[in-house]
Amino acid sequence: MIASLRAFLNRIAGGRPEEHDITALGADLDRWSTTLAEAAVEETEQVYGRRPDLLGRGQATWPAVRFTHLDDNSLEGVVTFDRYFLGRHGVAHGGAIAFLFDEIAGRLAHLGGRPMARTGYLRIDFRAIAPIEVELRISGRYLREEGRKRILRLELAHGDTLCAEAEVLMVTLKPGQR
Ligand SMILES: CCCCCCCCCCCCCC(=O)SCCNC(=O)CCNC(=O)[C@H](O)C(C)(C)COP(=O)(O)OP(=O)(O)OC[C@H]1O[C@@H](n2cnc3c(N)ncnc32)[C@H](O)[C@@H]1OP(=O)(O)O
Repeated sequence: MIASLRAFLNRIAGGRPEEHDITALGADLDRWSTTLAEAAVEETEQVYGRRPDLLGRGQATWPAVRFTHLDDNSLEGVVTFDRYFLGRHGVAHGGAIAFLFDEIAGRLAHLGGRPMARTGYLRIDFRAIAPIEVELRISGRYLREEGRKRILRLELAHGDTLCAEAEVLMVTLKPGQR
Protein backbone atom coordinates (compact mmCIF):
# COMPACT_ATOMS: atom_id res chain seq x y z
CA MET A 1 0.00 0.00 0.00
CA ILE A 2 2.78 2.43 0.93
CA ALA A 3 4.75 1.58 -2.22
CA SER A 4 1.59 2.27 -4.22
CA LEU A 5 1.08 5.55 -2.35
CA ARG A 6 4.62 6.67 -3.17
CA ALA A 7 4.11 5.80 -6.84
CA PHE A 8 0.78 7.63 -6.78
CA LEU A 9 2.27 10.77 -5.20
CA ASN A 10 4.97 10.72 -7.86
CA ARG A 11 2.33 10.68 -10.59
CA ILE A 12 0.39 13.47 -8.89
CA ALA A 13 3.50 15.62 -8.55
CA GLY A 14 4.73 14.96 -12.06
CA GLY A 15 1.41 14.96 -13.93
CA ARG A 16 -1.04 17.42 -15.42
CA PRO A 17 -4.28 15.41 -15.53
CA GLU A 18 -7.41 16.33 -17.42
CA GLU A 19 -10.14 18.18 -15.51
CA HIS A 20 -12.52 15.18 -15.50
CA ASP A 21 -9.77 12.93 -14.10
CA ILE A 22 -9.04 15.43 -11.34
CA THR A 23 -12.72 15.49 -10.36
CA ALA A 24 -13.02 11.69 -10.45
CA LEU A 25 -9.83 11.23 -8.48
CA GLY A 26 -10.95 13.70 -5.82
CA ALA A 27 -14.20 11.77 -5.41
CA ASP A 28 -12.34 8.45 -5.15
CA LEU A 29 -9.98 9.87 -2.53
CA ASP A 30 -12.89 11.28 -0.53
CA ARG A 31 -14.50 7.83 -0.53
CA TRP A 32 -11.28 6.27 0.77
CA SER A 33 -10.98 8.96 3.46
CA THR A 34 -14.42 8.01 4.72
CA THR A 35 -13.51 4.32 4.76
CA LEU A 36 -10.21 4.98 6.54
CA ALA A 37 -11.89 7.23 9.10
CA GLU A 38 -13.77 4.13 10.26
CA ALA A 39 -10.42 2.37 10.79
CA ALA A 40 -8.94 5.20 12.94
CA VAL A 41 -6.84 4.07 15.93
CA GLU A 42 -4.73 5.65 18.67
CA GLU A 43 -1.09 6.42 17.92
CA THR A 44 0.08 3.31 19.79
CA GLU A 45 -2.02 1.12 17.48
CA GLN A 46 -1.13 2.70 14.14
CA VAL A 47 0.92 0.81 11.58
CA TYR A 48 2.06 3.79 9.48
CA GLY A 49 5.74 4.54 10.14
CA ARG A 50 6.09 1.61 12.52
CA ARG A 51 7.35 -1.08 10.18
CA PRO A 52 11.17 -1.04 10.33
CA ASP A 53 11.17 -4.09 8.04
CA LEU A 54 9.74 -1.98 5.20
CA LEU A 55 11.42 0.64 3.03
CA GLY A 56 10.97 4.04 4.66
CA ARG A 57 9.73 2.41 7.86
CA GLY A 58 6.40 1.94 6.10
CA GLN A 59 5.53 5.55 5.49
CA ALA A 60 5.37 7.71 2.37
CA THR A 61 5.97 11.15 3.81
CA TRP A 62 9.72 11.02 4.17
CA PRO A 63 12.29 10.07 1.56
CA ALA A 64 12.82 6.31 1.80
CA VAL A 65 16.35 5.39 2.81
CA ARG A 66 17.72 1.93 2.18
CA PHE A 67 20.39 1.25 4.77
CA THR A 68 23.40 -0.62 3.45
CA HIS A 69 25.42 -0.63 6.67
CA LEU A 70 24.51 -0.27 10.34
CA ASP A 71 26.76 -0.79 13.33
CA ASP A 72 26.60 0.57 16.88
CA ASN A 73 28.14 3.93 15.96
CA SER A 74 27.57 4.58 12.28
CA LEU A 75 25.34 3.95 9.32
CA GLU A 76 25.36 4.24 5.54
CA GLY A 77 22.62 4.04 2.99
CA VAL A 78 21.14 5.28 -0.24
CA VAL A 79 18.14 7.47 -0.88
CA THR A 80 16.32 8.79 -3.93
CA PHE A 81 14.16 11.88 -3.61
CA ASP A 82 10.96 11.20 -5.51
CA ARG A 83 9.31 13.86 -7.65
CA TYR A 84 7.04 14.96 -4.82
CA PHE A 85 10.08 16.15 -2.85
CA LEU A 86 10.94 18.62 -5.60
CA GLY A 87 11.81 22.17 -4.60
CA ARG A 88 12.49 23.70 -8.02
CA HIS A 89 14.65 23.02 -11.07
CA GLY A 90 15.17 19.33 -10.39
CA VAL A 91 16.47 19.93 -6.88
CA ALA A 92 15.19 18.41 -3.65
CA HIS A 93 13.40 20.74 -1.23
CA GLY A 94 15.62 21.75 1.69
CA GLY A 95 12.86 20.82 4.12
CA ALA A 96 12.84 17.30 2.69
CA ILE A 97 16.57 17.09 3.41
CA ALA A 98 15.92 18.24 6.99
CA PHE A 99 13.20 15.60 7.30
CA LEU A 100 15.58 12.97 5.96
CA PHE A 101 18.34 14.03 8.35
CA ASP A 102 16.09 14.05 11.42
CA GLU A 103 14.91 10.56 10.59
CA ILE A 104 18.45 9.28 10.05
CA ALA A 105 19.57 10.96 13.27
CA GLY A 106 16.77 9.14 15.07
CA ARG A 107 17.95 5.83 13.62
CA LEU A 108 21.60 6.52 14.44
CA ALA A 109 20.79 7.74 17.95
CA HIS A 110 19.12 4.46 18.83
CA LEU A 111 21.73 2.08 17.45
CA GLY A 112 23.38 -0.31 19.86
CA GLY A 113 20.27 -0.48 22.04
CA ARG A 114 20.72 3.09 23.29
CA PRO A 115 17.74 4.55 25.18
CA MET A 116 15.13 6.92 23.70
CA ALA A 117 16.43 10.34 22.68
CA ARG A 118 14.97 13.42 21.05
CA THR A 119 16.49 15.95 18.69
CA GLY A 120 17.81 19.01 20.54
CA TYR A 121 19.22 20.68 17.42
CA LEU A 122 19.68 19.82 13.78
CA ARG A 123 22.14 22.20 12.11
CA ILE A 124 22.30 21.79 8.35
CA ASP A 125 24.67 23.27 5.80
CA PHE A 126 23.47 22.95 2.23
CA ARG A 127 26.70 22.67 0.23
CA ALA A 128 25.46 21.76 -3.25
CA ILE A 129 22.15 20.95 -4.91
CA ALA A 130 20.69 17.52 -4.21
CA PRO A 131 19.02 16.33 -7.42
CA ILE A 132 15.76 14.39 -7.28
CA GLU A 133 15.24 11.02 -8.96
CA VAL A 134 18.87 9.93 -8.70
CA GLU A 135 20.44 7.76 -6.04
CA LEU A 136 22.25 9.72 -3.35
CA ARG A 137 24.39 8.39 -0.53
CA ILE A 138 23.80 9.10 3.13
CA SER A 139 26.15 8.45 6.01
CA GLY A 140 26.10 9.17 9.69
CA ARG A 141 28.33 8.62 12.66
CA TYR A 142 28.79 9.51 16.29
CA LEU A 143 31.11 12.45 16.95
CA ARG A 144 30.88 12.07 20.72
CA GLU A 145 28.64 11.20 23.67
CA GLU A 146 28.57 13.37 26.79
CA GLY A 147 26.19 12.20 29.48
CA ARG A 148 22.68 12.50 28.02
CA LYS A 149 23.99 14.22 24.89
CA ARG A 150 24.78 12.38 21.67
CA ILE A 151 26.41 14.53 18.99
CA LEU A 152 26.11 13.10 15.49
CA ARG A 153 27.36 14.00 12.05
CA LEU A 154 25.36 13.31 8.90
CA GLU A 155 26.19 13.69 5.23
CA LEU A 156 24.23 13.51 1.98
CA ALA A 157 26.30 13.11 -1.19
CA HIS A 158 25.79 12.78 -4.92
CA GLY A 159 28.78 10.86 -6.21
CA ASP A 160 31.82 12.77 -4.95
CA THR A 161 29.79 15.93 -4.33
CA LEU A 162 28.78 16.71 -0.76
CA CYS A 163 25.21 18.05 -1.02
CA ALA A 164 24.43 18.65 2.66
CA GLU A 165 25.94 17.99 6.05
CA ALA A 166 24.55 18.32 9.53
CA GLU A 167 25.50 18.22 13.16
CA VAL A 168 22.75 16.85 15.35
CA LEU A 169 22.28 16.83 19.10
CA MET A 170 20.14 14.00 20.41
CA VAL A 171 19.30 14.21 24.12
CA THR A 172 18.44 11.09 26.11
CA LEU A 173 14.99 11.43 27.60
CA LYS A 174 14.72 11.44 31.37
CA PRO A 175 12.44 8.87 33.02
CA GLY A 176 8.86 9.96 32.49
CA GLN A 177 9.83 12.49 29.81
CA ARG A 178 7.85 12.19 26.59
C1 LIG B 1 13.88 1.10 19.09
C2 LIG B 1 14.61 1.98 18.26
C3 LIG B 1 13.92 2.33 17.03
C4 LIG B 1 14.70 3.25 16.22
C5 LIG B 1 13.86 3.90 15.18
C6 LIG B 1 13.94 5.31 15.42
C7 LIG B 1 13.40 6.07 14.31
C8 LIG B 1 12.83 7.28 14.91
C9 LIG B 1 12.99 8.37 14.00
C10 LIG B 1 12.29 9.57 14.51
C11 LIG B 1 13.28 10.53 15.03
C12 LIG B 1 12.72 11.85 15.04
C13 LIG B 1 13.35 12.64 16.15
C14 LIG B 1 12.57 13.87 16.31
O1 LIG B 1 12.14 14.44 15.38
S1 LIG B 1 12.31 14.44 17.87
C15 LIG B 1 11.21 15.83 17.56
C16 LIG B 1 11.94 17.14 17.47
N1 LIG B 1 12.52 17.47 18.73
C17 LIG B 1 11.79 17.89 19.76
O2 LIG B 1 10.58 18.01 19.73
C18 LIG B 1 12.58 18.18 21.01
C19 LIG B 1 11.98 19.31 21.82
N2 LIG B 1 12.87 19.62 22.91
C20 LIG B 1 12.87 18.88 24.04
O3 LIG B 1 12.05 17.98 24.22
C21 LIG B 1 13.93 19.19 25.04
O4 LIG B 1 14.48 20.45 24.80
C22 LIG B 1 15.08 18.14 25.06
C23 LIG B 1 14.52 16.76 25.41
C24 LIG B 1 15.81 18.08 23.71
C25 LIG B 1 16.10 18.54 26.10
O5 LIG B 1 15.42 18.96 27.27
P1 LIG B 1 15.73 18.37 28.72
O6 LIG B 1 14.99 19.19 29.71
O7 LIG B 1 15.49 16.92 28.75
O8 LIG B 1 17.28 18.53 28.87
P2 LIG B 1 18.11 19.85 29.17
O9 LIG B 1 17.45 21.08 28.67
O10 LIG B 1 18.52 19.79 30.58
O11 LIG B 1 19.37 19.58 28.23
C26 LIG B 1 20.22 18.51 28.46
C27 LIG B 1 21.55 18.88 27.85
O12 LIG B 1 21.37 19.13 26.45
C28 LIG B 1 21.73 20.49 26.14
N3 LIG B 1 20.82 20.99 25.10
C29 LIG B 1 19.49 20.74 25.00
N4 LIG B 1 19.00 21.35 23.90
C30 LIG B 1 20.04 21.99 23.33
C31 LIG B 1 20.16 22.79 22.19
N5 LIG B 1 19.13 23.05 21.38
N6 LIG B 1 21.38 23.29 21.88
C32 LIG B 1 22.48 23.00 22.64
N7 LIG B 1 22.41 22.24 23.74
C33 LIG B 1 21.21 21.76 24.08
C34 LIG B 1 21.59 21.26 27.43
O13 LIG B 1 22.40 22.42 27.41
C35 LIG B 1 22.09 20.22 28.42
O14 LIG B 1 23.49 20.15 28.31
P3 LIG B 1 24.40 20.20 29.62
O15 LIG B 1 24.10 21.54 30.24
O16 LIG B 1 23.95 19.07 30.46
O17 LIG B 1 25.81 20.07 29.13
